[in-house]
Amino acid sequence: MASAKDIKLPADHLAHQVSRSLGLSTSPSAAFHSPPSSFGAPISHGSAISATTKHLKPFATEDVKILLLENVNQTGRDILAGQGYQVEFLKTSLPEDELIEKIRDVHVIGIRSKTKLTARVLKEARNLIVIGCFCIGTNQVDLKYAADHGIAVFNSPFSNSRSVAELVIAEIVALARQLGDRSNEMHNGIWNKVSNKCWEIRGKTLGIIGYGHIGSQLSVLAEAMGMSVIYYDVVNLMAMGTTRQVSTLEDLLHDADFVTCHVPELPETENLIGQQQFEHMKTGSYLINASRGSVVDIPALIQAMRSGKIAGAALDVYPNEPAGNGDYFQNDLNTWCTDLRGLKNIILTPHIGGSTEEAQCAIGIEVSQALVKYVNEGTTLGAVNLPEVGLRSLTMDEPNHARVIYIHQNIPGVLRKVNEILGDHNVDKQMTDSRDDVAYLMADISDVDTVTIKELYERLESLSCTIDLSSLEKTGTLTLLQHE
Ligand SMILES: NC(=O)C1=CN([C@@H]2O[C@H](COP(=O)(O)OP(=O)(O)OC[C@H]3O[C@@H](n4cnc5c(N)ncnc54)[C@H](O)[C@@H]3O)[C@@H](O)[C@H]2O)C=CC1
Ligand SMILES: O=C(O)C(=O)COP(=O)(O)O
Repeated sequence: MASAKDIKLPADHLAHQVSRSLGLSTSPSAAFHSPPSSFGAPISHGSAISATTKHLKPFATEDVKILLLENVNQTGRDILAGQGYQVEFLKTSLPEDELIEKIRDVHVIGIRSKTKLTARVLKEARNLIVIGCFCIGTNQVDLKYAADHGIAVFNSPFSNSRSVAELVIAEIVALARQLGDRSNEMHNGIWNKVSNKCWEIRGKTLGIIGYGHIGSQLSVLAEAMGMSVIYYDVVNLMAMGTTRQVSTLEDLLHDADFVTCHVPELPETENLIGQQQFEHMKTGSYLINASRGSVVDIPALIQAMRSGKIAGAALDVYPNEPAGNGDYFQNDLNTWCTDLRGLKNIILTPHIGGSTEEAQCAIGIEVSQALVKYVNEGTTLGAVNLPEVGLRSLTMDEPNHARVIYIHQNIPGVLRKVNEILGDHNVDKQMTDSRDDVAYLMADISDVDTVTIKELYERLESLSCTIDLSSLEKTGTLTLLQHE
């Protein structure tokens, strides 16, 4: 589990420990007066009990180290700092080598869409127990590697959906009226009053690819403005209003005046819109992409716009994006940048679909609260890569309780072995669930003292389904949480 080698455990307290002793890591707390030295490199974090909330809080929360990248909103920073965690905040993402240096030390990392947490990076993250994606997309994280190593991942599934939908509405109108070009001309002192190929959007057909949170929200707004809406999705979904699902992408491309992409980054969505798809689109139609840069083949788009097939486009996302504000968007980033910038009626925005005060505020709160619940209580509700397990918080009315969290390979026989050990104690409540190869067990045990806890820990740690710390292979992860 997450070993915080340099964390000091207060000598005379019941500590909640995060221990990576089983080779993996995860979650917060194990209760011991002091960590036996044989526990590999356990980290303690924990504080006793919050008298105000009456909920258990790990003490020494100040031992928990959090790295927040990419300008995570103040609301999130405040919630995490309010817990007493050590929070380091950076406005930008980091180059991979710097990221690896920093991630070695932290128990929690908060990122947005830019930071790539690949297996290579996560392999170095020996103390990491949880990742917070302060955004919707989680494609930037190797979710499977994280799950296999007991690292939970949380995101904010819909806090910025409305912001993206509103931006797309603005872009539909702006493209139909060539607003970008007219505005640029005026900035250059040129008066160019034209109506040629400028349109109302009323009565036009909007084709939405990916009818999830954003796509469906967008359809409501578009219908309210008099558009007729069709959508294509790989699953059958309930149509909002009078929208209509079409059975193939080609059907959508044939019929739509405006095509907009709202799919996740997946192998199947890479270059979902390329040369062939542009050929299926109506002459004079428009393309919008505010999903991920991999979804549209940009050289093919440039070609389609130069040929007049596509009358305008709006792009918010790109295969390679600069690390921070002020960085250049030019050919050393993507070879076609100059060509793209030279086109007429193309709106280029710097990945701002979800960048509104409302969305960032809500995301900051939602994700940091999930992180706190996970770090302090082991609750995985809302996790995108682990089974969702949660028991109500332990309270001060339940002294001498311990919470056991055990993340293990989903193989036959593990539960029997774990319950043989737990069965010697009074198990108040227990919940377990699995997701693919990984299973997550949470149990609250009453009437335990610190000696029992230590013994429990050792017995669970020695189970064969747990993995040797040094091997860092697939593992079981154990956490115990207790209050006085
Ligand atoms: N530009 C920005 O700032 C933002 C971009 N995004 C991006 O937008 C994406 C979509 O967001 P949500 O609507 O919240 O996701 P969602 O998960 O609610 O919906 C995605 C939909 O796409 C469908 N889908 C998946 N593969 C498909 C395929 N091959 N063809 C057609 N449909 C397919 C899914 O079935 C689902 O209904 C996110 O994954 C993220 O990458 C999200 C927020 C902000
Ligand atoms: O929420 C998402 O998936 C987004 O693409 C927004 O990303 P951002 O938080 O602006 O880096």
